[in-house]
Amino acid sequence: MLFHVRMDVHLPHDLPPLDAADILAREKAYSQELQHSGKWRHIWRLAGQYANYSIFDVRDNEELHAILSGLPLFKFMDIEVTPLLRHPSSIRDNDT
Ligand SMILES: O=C(O)CC1=CCC(=O)O1
Repeated sequence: MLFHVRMDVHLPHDLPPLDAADILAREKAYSQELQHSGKWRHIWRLAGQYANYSIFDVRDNEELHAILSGLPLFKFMDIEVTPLLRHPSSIRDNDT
């Protein structure tokens, strides 16, 4: 199943810089491992915002929830999830 996910990051201003660096490094490693696995298909930065649009390709809602709640930045994020399905007019075969 494909999901469009918007993540808005709100790091607390009083987070010590070393803690912030550690959590961001863990977030990057977690995300890149999932990208290599094919479950996190795309990630884009939203210009001018500390936010991203991502596409996940996972088995079901439960797997998506497990992945998102495992994000090191999870407690500092607002996350919006939209399930996707193939559009009947799509000319692409790999939209599922
Ligand atoms: O910077 C972000 O948008 C938050 C994030 C998610 C995965 C990652 O590496 O950073």
